[in-house]
Amino acid sequence: MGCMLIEPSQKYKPYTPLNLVGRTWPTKTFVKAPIWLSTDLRDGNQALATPMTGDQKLVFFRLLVKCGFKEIEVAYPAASDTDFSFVRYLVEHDEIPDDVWIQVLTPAREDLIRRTFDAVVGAKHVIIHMYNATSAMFRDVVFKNSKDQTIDLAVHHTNLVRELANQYATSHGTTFRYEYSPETFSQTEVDFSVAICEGVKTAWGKAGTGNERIIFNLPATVEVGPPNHYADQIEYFCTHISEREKVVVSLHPHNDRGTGIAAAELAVLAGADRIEGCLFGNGERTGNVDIVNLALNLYTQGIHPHLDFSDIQSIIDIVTQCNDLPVHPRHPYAGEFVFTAFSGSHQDAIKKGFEAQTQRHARNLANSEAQIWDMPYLPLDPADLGCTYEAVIRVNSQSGKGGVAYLVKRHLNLDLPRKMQIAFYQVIQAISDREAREMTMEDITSTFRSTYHFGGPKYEGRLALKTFSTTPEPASEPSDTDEAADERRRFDGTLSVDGMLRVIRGEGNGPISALLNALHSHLDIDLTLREYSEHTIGEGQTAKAASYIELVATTNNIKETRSASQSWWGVGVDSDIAAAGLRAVLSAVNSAIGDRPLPELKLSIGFDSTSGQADVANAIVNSLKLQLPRRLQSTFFEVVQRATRDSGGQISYEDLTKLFEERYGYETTKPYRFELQSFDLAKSSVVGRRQIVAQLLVDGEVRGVSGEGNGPLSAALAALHTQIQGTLSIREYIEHSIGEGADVKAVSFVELVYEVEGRNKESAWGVGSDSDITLSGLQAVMKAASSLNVVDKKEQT
Ligand SMILES: CC(=O)SCCNC(=O)CCNC(=O)[C@H](O)C(C)(C)COP(=O)(O)OP(=O)(O)OC[C@H]1O[C@@H](n2cnc3c(N)ncnc32)[C@H](O)[C@@H]1OP(=O)(O)O
Ligand SMILES: CC(C)C(=O)C(=O)O
Repeated sequence: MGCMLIEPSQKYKPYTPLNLVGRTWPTKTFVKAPIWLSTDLRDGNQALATPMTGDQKLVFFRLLVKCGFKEIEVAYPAASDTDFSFVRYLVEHDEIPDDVWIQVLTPAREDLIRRTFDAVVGAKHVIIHMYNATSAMFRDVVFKNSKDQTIDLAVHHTNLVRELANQYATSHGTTFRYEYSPETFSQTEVDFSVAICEGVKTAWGKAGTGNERIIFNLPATVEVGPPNHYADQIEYFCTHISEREKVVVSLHPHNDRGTGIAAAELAVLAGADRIEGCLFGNGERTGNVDIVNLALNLYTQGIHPHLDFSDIQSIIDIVTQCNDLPVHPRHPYAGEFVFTAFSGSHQDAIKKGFEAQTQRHARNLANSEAQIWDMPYLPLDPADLGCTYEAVIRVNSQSGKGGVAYLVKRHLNLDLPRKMQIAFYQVIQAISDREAREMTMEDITSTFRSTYHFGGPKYEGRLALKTFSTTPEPASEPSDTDEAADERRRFDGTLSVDGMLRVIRGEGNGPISALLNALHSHLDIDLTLREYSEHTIGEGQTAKAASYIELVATTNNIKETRSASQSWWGVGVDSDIAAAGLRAVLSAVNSAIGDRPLPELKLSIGFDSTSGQADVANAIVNSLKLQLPRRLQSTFFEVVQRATRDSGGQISYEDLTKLFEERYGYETTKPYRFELQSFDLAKSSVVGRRQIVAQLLVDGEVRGVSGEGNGPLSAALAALHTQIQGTLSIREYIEHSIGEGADVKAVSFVELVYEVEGRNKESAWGVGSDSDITLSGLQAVMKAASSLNVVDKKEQT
């Protein structure tokens, strides 16, 4: 364990502030992007436990070019063969675009300077970067040099750089620029830094304007002072160096105090022209200044950085692979969590912010104004960096209703009313708290679906709407005023109740109250509507209605109904607005009834007063010996319920049998719309297929038809298709035999589905019987087709 001092001043000395009179940087603002130099392949690389391979450097170099860097420090060529060869590769394989300057670093040592020039032979644009440390500690301890000797070292080697640059320019046509770094600048007496740079500038002797400017790179090799001090040092240098117009003042901040970004920004205000740094702040110790961070700071001030980070994730991927270092989840602009709010009040503000911004932008667009991004907690639009809004809100136990509602809206297109937001949030919060985990998008949508029985058969509750109609029900009391009488509505529908089809009917002021009335009278569910709202989803032909309903237990007192503490919310979506409302009612009802047993159906067949679906099926077995397929049992039961209801709740066995025979055409003599007069079946020329040639009676008219299919029934459908619009297909086909010996006959049950453009799908059953099994099947097809609203082709013309 360490021991932090009670009196750290006994060990550490503070920086010495610069007495800079009339400093100007504090009142300046950013006006343009600086020149950027990426030193990822040099300072970043030299700080890695395992420096990059040549291949990795190449991938990284290409990325930097793609991002728009025009100055890239590619290597310390004298350091290693990998670095040297990499530079050669870039030159020899024409990897360096004409508008990009490669930069190479060398110490002030003759052998290493010569090796550095060897590395860049043949390159078009090269910045030779030479450095030597200048601070008192380095002068005294590392180099054991006086100030004059330190200047000499720099000047002497600058002379060599100039000579070699001239020589290589002549021999290879390379354009050279020169960068000199008084390493440890921020710890060096600032006058001495100016003096050494003056010496270097004179020795270089070629400083001009534009691309001929000499670059003085002033590093905070180790960040030991606050950013304002660095800014003072830079402003001092900028105002004291001679021929300022011939000098590019460059920054090279490190981040030891965690203020590298601030230091760079203040130093730019203090007059610097250029910044050296690395993507995501890689580099020695705590890293070089992060160029992505700096560039995007500028961008969010409305200044284009001239670097492109539009696909930030792919940049992160490449950089992390090459550096073998992660990007911290909280890293500005790039971390996994930086566009994410988990906490409720942040999410609420973001949700409201998005809504307000959408409206504001619509107004801006109409007025040809800029659509300024102005969002709570999000300084940058994630979309600009190629990020989606998926991660903007993530939900855990710290989240609130706003965040959950935002996600429901984004992913299910449902704009929940405020009170329903609260209700659903409590469901999510409870799960997240209990399970101590983040709720994924999948968790939230599936919890929503199961809570509200929303989203298809998988989530269906105990009660589900199958079919319905609402019809006007005139008020019973005739009105003696001139005003039109209030029109009441009748709901007539089929629900699936615990898996069985139940036919219910009710009346009310509108479809919703009529359904509530039906639920009360048939299923003993006594609920009252407390709140209703709706909105549309989408536009045009595909638009749908979303309805939200809050139900409470019915009381005799309206006040109590309004203030009831327990309520159930429901949601329904449908292209038909009435259906959306009815679905929403059932969604809420499903929550309200929970597991409570529902009253049995009061339907009397013969003398059995509470007959159900199985009793009806048994009755048909007994009377006609027919084993109905399961789905036909349920469809027929629906038919029976309607008939029974219309005859006061009772039906005799005899009537029940008749109802079946007529409904499905079983052994009746009644004429049908489609009848088979005669047919011939033959093998088709295609192996395994059958062909039918038949005389059909369609609406009493004889038509000769033919068709081909995999079997007799599909061939018959093909033949029918020659006469009708749309398509018929078989959903279910089942057969069994009745009787024994010579009396045996086949019974066929066929369910057909009919689809025609502009109409909802329809389906119907038909039952056929004959001693010939093929004919029995064909009859069943004709009877089912006759029960559908099939459109004759002739109707078209
Ligand atoms: C702040 C920075 O990031 S500076 C860049 C740092 N990057 C690197 O060092 C990576 C590449 N470096 C290397 O590969 C090696 O250090 C080399 C090839 C440059 C030199 O290696 P070596 O010859 O073995 O020397 P070594 O690494 O020990 O360097 C120290 C020597 O260089 C001298 N030296 C250090 N910096 C400089 C400089 N900028 N100019 C001249 N001499 C220097 C030291 O005084 C010391 O000299 P001495 O041997 O007479 O005491
Ligand atoms: C070589 C110099 C510029 C350097 O890397 C530093 O001082 O950090």
